[in-house]
Amino acid sequence: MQKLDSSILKTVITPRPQESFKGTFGKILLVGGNHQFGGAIIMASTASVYSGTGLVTVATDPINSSAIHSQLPEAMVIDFNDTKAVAQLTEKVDTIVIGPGLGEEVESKAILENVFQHTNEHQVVVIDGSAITLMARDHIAQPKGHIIYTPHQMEWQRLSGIKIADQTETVNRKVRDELNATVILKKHHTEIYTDTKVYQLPIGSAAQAVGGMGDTLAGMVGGFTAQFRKNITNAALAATYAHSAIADEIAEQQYVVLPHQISHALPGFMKKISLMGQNHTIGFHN
Ligand SMILES: NC(=O)C1=CN([C@@H]2O[C@H](COP(=O)(O)OP(=O)(O)OC[C@H]3O[C@@H](n4cnc5c(N)ncnc54)[C@H](O)[C@@H]3O)[C@@H](O)[C@H]2O)[C@@H](O)CC1
Ligand SMILES: Nc1ncnc2c1ncn2[C@@H]1O[C@H](COP(=O)(O)OP(=O)(O)O)[C@@H](O)[C@H]1O
Ligand SMILES: [Mg+2]
Repeated sequence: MQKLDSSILKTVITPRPQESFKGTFGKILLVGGNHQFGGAIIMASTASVYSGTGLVTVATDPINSSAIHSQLPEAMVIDFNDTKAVAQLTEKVDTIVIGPGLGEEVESKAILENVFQHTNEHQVVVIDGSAITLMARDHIAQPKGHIIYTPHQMEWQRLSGIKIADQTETVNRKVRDELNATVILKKHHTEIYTDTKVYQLPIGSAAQAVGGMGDTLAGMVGGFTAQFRKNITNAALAATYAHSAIADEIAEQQYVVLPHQISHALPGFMKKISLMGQNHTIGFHN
């Protein structure tokens, strides 16, 4: 297992081309947020908008619409039960993030199946939270696309069948190979299983043990893969590194880090990194 280091950031986060418009920076659809877990999809969408995704749409329970509009006017909103609208949009975007706060109800499963039926091999599909649990529980087949799973250890146990105590590099890798997907196995010192390598995240802390922290990571992985499409694996690695690097900076002054604070710090952090790649002298540790 290789340690992931900060050099991944400047490999991925480079200055934006001036000859560009919002379409240059990707389109994303985030699916989740039932009547109970609206906060999860708000946190994921916030991470995606603040990552710099060109166009962000949220498919969610309509009960969350006004909260999303008031918190995040940059995002568009559709009803996740509108099968046709969700199917049409799924086909059009670069990246789909599904699962934060989706829930495990009958309607959650129908929404998941509708989305999975309409993805294609050119898209990135980030599968998180309830979507992983539903796939495992109901034996739902993996959709088409470049698949990135973002399970915590219990979600990985459900999906892979490997008990948490037995989740070693060798067995995790074997299941990753069967899935042919990227797996971001979240824990203290998260592990990332790609098609060729296994990385360990050497940063991050218990200040991040707060509900919504993973929803935020899913939104960032979505935002980075929609925007930095040259190398999808590197984009996912950079998102994972940036998530904890920002958290570590905040944790120097705070006992706990709130997930939305990571999102709000993202534009400033990304600016700093993009200047670094141009040999400017700035202070950044790690
Ligand atoms: N504000 C919100 O709306 C929030 C919504 N959430 C959503 O709630 C749904 C359920 O997700 P949960 O993860 O809460 O529940 P889960 O039931 O999927 O997982 C929690 C269980 O896993 C166990 N576990 C073992 N190792 C773990 C690890 N390393 N990290 C986390 N749990 C571990 C816990 O002890 C617990 O029994 C998801 O859709 C999620 O996105 C959560 O993100 C919390 C915040
Ligand atoms: N003790 C810890 N040290 C480092 N990172 C942690 C710690 N606890 C949680 N995290 C990080 O917080 C996130 C938690 O994800 P998840 O359990 O899916 O949260 P949620 O579903 O509530 O959003 C992961 O990125 C995980 O690595
Ligand atoms: Mg989660």
